[in-house]
Amino acid sequence: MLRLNKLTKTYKTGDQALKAIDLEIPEGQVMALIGPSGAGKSTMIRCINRLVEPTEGEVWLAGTELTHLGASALRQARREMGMIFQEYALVERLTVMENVLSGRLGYVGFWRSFLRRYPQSDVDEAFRLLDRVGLLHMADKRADELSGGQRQRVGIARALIQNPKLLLVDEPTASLDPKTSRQIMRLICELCRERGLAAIINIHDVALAQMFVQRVVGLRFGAIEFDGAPDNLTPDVLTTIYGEEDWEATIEKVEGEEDIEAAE
Ligand SMILES: Nc1ncnc2c1ncn2[C@@H]1O[C@H](COP(=O)(O)OP(=O)(O)OP(=O)(O)O)[C@@H](O)[C@H]1O
Repeated sequence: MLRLNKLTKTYKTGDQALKAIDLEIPEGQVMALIGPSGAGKSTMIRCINRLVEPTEGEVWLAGTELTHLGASALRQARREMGMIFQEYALVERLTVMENVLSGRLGYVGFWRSFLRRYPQSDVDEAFRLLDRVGLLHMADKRADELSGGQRQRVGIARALIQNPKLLLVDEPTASLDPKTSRQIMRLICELCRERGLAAIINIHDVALAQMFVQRVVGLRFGAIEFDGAPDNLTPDVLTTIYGEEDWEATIEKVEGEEDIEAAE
């Protein structure tokens, strides 16, 4: 579904953010990307949809190689990739509904969306998605009236209305409290399962990643240090990814969180 071949990014400053990354993600797989600050996680996510231009290497998405596409072909390819950001990136003065519908921009064209003339089928789908993410009753609220968790739900609905094959998720829980973080991660993972979507989730919270995903990839200095099931993230492995730390505490936290989940 997604394949990275020797994906490399060297910034103008000389920072080697990605060093010839090889990675394959099959259809429907949800993968968490972990690693210390500066490891290259955001760069990887942004090189996949070319918000950052890779220096070398290839990005294959469902049979199309993306790094050499011209502007119009790239716009079309980007429809296949839903993006969910940490900072929600909503248009503050627009309503929840309008923000969700803006996810159709790649399909309906700028003027039609500017004039807010979306096809009825898009409006129907937006209502369905708002219902699914638990925000139907807030469709007419302005984005700037929402809480962090609600804003993230709008971001999720907006990414899904694009009908993507792949979700690129950059630190979805970084500004949320622990309980809301769990709810948002659970929602993203459930929706991926329901829709057979693949996802890459850049996430700082290792315990949260372990709770919800099937596969974890650990980056360090722009290279893959670990690629496997969450259960195999032992303290030794975490030390190779992050350096020396007391990882027992992190792993215990996962067990503790599961107890909380069960009690909820
Ligand atoms: N626009 C840029 N110009 C120059 N160097 C950059 C730029 N963006 C990132 N870098 C460098 O590339 C490396 C990887 O950064 P990146 O933001 O991808 O890491 P990250 O793992 O996402 O970190 P964090 O978890 O802190 O967001 C770092 O050394 C960083 O300083």
